[in-house]
Amino acid sequence: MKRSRNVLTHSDSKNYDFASIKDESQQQKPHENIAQLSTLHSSKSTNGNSMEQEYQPTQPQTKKQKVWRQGTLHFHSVGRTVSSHQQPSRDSTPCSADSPIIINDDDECENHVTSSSSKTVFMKQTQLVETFLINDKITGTQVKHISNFVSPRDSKILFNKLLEMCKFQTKDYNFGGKVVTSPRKYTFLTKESPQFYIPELVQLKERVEKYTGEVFNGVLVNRYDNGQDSIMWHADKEKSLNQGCSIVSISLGQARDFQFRPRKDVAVYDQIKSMGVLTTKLEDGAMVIMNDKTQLYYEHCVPKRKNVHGMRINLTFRNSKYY
Ligand SMILES: O=C(O)CCC(=O)C(=O)O
Ligand SMILES: [Fe+2]
Repeated sequence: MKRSRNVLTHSDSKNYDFASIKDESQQQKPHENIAQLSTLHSSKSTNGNSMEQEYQPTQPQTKKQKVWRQGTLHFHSVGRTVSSHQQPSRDSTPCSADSPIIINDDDECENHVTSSSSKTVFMKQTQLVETFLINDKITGTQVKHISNFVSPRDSKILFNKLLEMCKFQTKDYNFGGKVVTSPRKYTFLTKESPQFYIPELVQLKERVEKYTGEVFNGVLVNRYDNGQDSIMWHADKEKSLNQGCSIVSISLGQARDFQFRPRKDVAVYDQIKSMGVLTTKLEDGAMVIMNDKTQLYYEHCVPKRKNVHGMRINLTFRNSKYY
């Protein structure tokens, strides 16, 4: 089987470390700004509801940003591309080094138009690169990663709006007879929640829906204040979720490791266990699409990390029977 660094199939070796690939987003360092802001927020209020230290995006919509976006293409040039003006294929084949996926997302064009006369000059295509994290033919599991789905500027704006407007809480649950408090804060937004209609969130949901061709009626917002916050190994297999739907994750702020491993309780475990633990890094603006099979055969987590200090907000778009 043909293998590339960005492709992981069930037969790939253990502890595949996606983060070891050159990370050009470090050059831009949007995370540092958010991380600093996040530290301020987290030390100031328990629910992060503060306007005083709101981050003001300073990055202009200049050529520089465009160059940086193009830089991500280089970073992912070992991936697979989807050609211009196409929705990504719903039945994508395994990616390979000679066929990277590049998606031109025209949605953002208008955001970068500075005046009507310069429209054609500034009209640009935002190129998104889609990479398989898991493409498992045995179970039909597909997990795709798209970097920079949300621009650094839009990420900061939404990050601040969510911090300001959401009421984050922890949850106590029973773990082996002991009451344990969730090591992160979260809120679940449905169409009954005013925050569901934050304009930037509505726009993001629409973009996610357009990209995936699916609809989502709820969004779980997880807030990880620093590297001590985490989510343990789990699969999102709630009965309330509509079957056949993907779960789409969007990362804002501090980059965090994200891990997958095959579930031990499935009949095909012996056939997929060689994957071991897959570790990838979810950067600011990244999207991960987990198809429906993912939750049936794999589990995932965000592990604690000692040297991580900034705040991350993660959105998972879901489709529930009850909303
Ligand atoms: O924070 C993340 O990236 C994952 C969140 C998650 O797995 C969940 O909310 O079920
Ligand atoms: Fe999850």
